[in-house]
Formats: sequence, C-alpha cells, structure tokens
Amino acid sequence: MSLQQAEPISVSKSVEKMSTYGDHPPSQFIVKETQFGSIDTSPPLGPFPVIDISHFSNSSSQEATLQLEKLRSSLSSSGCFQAIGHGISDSFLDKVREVAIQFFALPEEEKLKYGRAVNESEGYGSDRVVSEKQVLDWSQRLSLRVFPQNKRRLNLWPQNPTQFSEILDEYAMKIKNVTEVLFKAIAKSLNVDEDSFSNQFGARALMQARFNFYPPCSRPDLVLGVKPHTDRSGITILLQDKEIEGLQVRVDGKWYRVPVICNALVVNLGDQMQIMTNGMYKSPMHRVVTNTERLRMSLASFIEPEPEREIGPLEDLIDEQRPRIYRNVKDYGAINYECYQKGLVALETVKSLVFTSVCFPDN
Ligand SMILES: O=C(O)CCC(=O)C(=O)O
Ligand SMILES: [Fe+2]
Repeated sequence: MSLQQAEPISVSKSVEKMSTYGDHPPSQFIVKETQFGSIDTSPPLGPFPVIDISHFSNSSSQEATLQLEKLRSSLSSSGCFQAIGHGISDSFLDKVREVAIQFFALPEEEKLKYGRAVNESEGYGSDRVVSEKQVLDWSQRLSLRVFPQNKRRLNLWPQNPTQFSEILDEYAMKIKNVTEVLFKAIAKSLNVDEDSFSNQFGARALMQARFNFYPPCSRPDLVLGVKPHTDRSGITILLQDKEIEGLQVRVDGKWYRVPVICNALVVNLGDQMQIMTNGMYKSPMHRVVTNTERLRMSLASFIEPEPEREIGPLEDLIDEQRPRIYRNVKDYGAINYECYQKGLVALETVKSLVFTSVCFPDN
C-alpha cells in the first residue's frame, strides 16, 4: 500500500467509543517491545525543576541569576522544566481546560463538524496514520493553527462551547508572550545576543495548538496515549490536566514521570532549538501513558520558526571544541514528516557532513 493510501487502515471505532465500552484495545494499538523500553506506568518522578520565569523580566537580580542557572542546567540535561510565574491566572487556565473538556463532551457528530480531513493535520480526529507499521495512539485530538493569525482556519474552530474561540485566542496571545520571555532567557543562559532565537523564529513564527484527550483505557500496560517522540517544534509549552498525570520524559535512557503541578506550564524544547543551540540544549524524547479510570486532557502549544526561513546553529555556539553538529535547514516540519513516514529520526538526517560521516561511516 502506498503512503498516500495509508490513512484508511485506521480502526473503525473511535478511541472514545472503545473507552466507553471498555473494549480490549485492537492489535493496531498494542505497543511491541521497542528500543525505548516497555511501558511502565509509574516510573520515578523526574529531575524537572520548577523555574519562576517572572524573574527573567528583571534580569539583573540575584534571583534571576539563580533561575537562569536552573534553566541552563535543565535544558542541557533533560530539555524539560516546569514554569511558574508566567503571569497567566489560575482561573484563566481553568477556563481553558473547561472549554476543552466541554468540547470533548459533545456528541461525536457535533465534533466531527470540525473533523480532520485525510492527509491534513488540522481539525478533530484520532492519531494520523502515516504508515502501515504505525502503532496507534490512544487519544483523540483537536489541532488548530493559531499563528500567524491570517493562517487560522476558523471553520475548524469549535463554535460550541460558544466561548471556545475567544478563550483560545486569548490563551495563544499569553503563550506568545511567555515564549518571548523564554527566548530571551534561553539566549542569556547561553551568553548569546538576546534576540538570537526570536530572529531565527521570525515575526511570523507558527503556533499550533493541540488539544489532546486521552479517554480511560482497559490496558494501560499495553497501550500508549502518545508513543515516544521528540517534538518537531522549536519550543513546546504544555498545559497539563489539573489532576491526572500521564506524561513521561526520557533522560539518559530512563523514563521519568512529569508531576502535575497545579498551573505550572511544562516547557520542553523541540528539535529545532536543539539545532539552533548546536546540540547544547536538548529536545527530549517523551510519551504519554493511559489509565483505567479517568479522562486526561492536555493542551500543547508548538512554536516553530517560519517554514521559509533558514535556521541553523548559532555561530556563537560553534567553535573548535564544539564543531557544528547540524546543517542549516528550511521547513524542518516537512523534513520531520517525511522521516516519520520512513521510520527515520529526523534530527539524525540533518547532521552536518562531518557528523554524518562519523555516525554513518558507510554513507
Ligand atoms: O499530553 C501530554 O502530556 C503531551 C502531549 C505531547 O507530547 C504532544 O502533543 O506532542
Ligand atoms: Fe510531544
């Protein structure tokens, strides 16, 4: 079967329906033994610091220096931390979760008015099928482009609940502000010009909002909510469920739980920041486990450079001790998608020639 025809093999019943009836997950969902280890629903809590990012706006204070040091150490080891002091109120974050859950509670026919078309990435639906070998995720998603504003496909934005669009719009603006603070802080932590990253992302950087819904699953030991992956973004800001854990991040070959910290935003770097920092900061591998009892939701905001813009390792982060690891690339999103279809690791394919010949001497 060609890749273009891959999508119709998706199972006939939605994950939500199978969850309601307590079905045993079909074989397409069963995770086989992989190089990333078997499913452990309760590994240890991870070394992901809580960083108060409010100090980054007043960067000369002693506290700012301390938080910057935490930022540097988490991004160069795990690539992940939890941000507090982001200025978004608890009550507003509750509203965001509430409209998301209200949308998911609508009847299937209503949600399918915003259905994702085959071979498209935006809209409501289940895991996108790109290859026959793919193990399917136990999740339903609603993906919407929020920036640049004129690229919004408003016909896919739910009208029910009525406040949905207004709240998503406000949330997206706030997240944009958070990322601007983070880009400057990340630059500062690496001793490079504070606009280094915002310049590479560009004024028309993309933001994709993905609402993830993970209905209860009868076999959390066999099925994943999201299979192991790194994000193709530059940076991802994740609003977790208020109560239900599920996210795990891999550090030095071991899986760790990311705890629920009420109203903290989980920040993880994506592949494109690993490229821009010449590998100094990490795009962590992560996955989501399911549970038998309760629905879990999350909202991931993926921020990516303008696809037409060439990005690459900052010159200031390349020297004799640290030669260039990655080549410059354009439209990493497309590279990543193609690699995903072929079962390749996208970051490995964009290594500079020197590194390619070290890693793949037969090429
Ligand atoms: O649901 C989560 O906690 C993480 C979701 C995720 O990794 C993603 O959408 O890329
Ligand atoms: Fe992710």
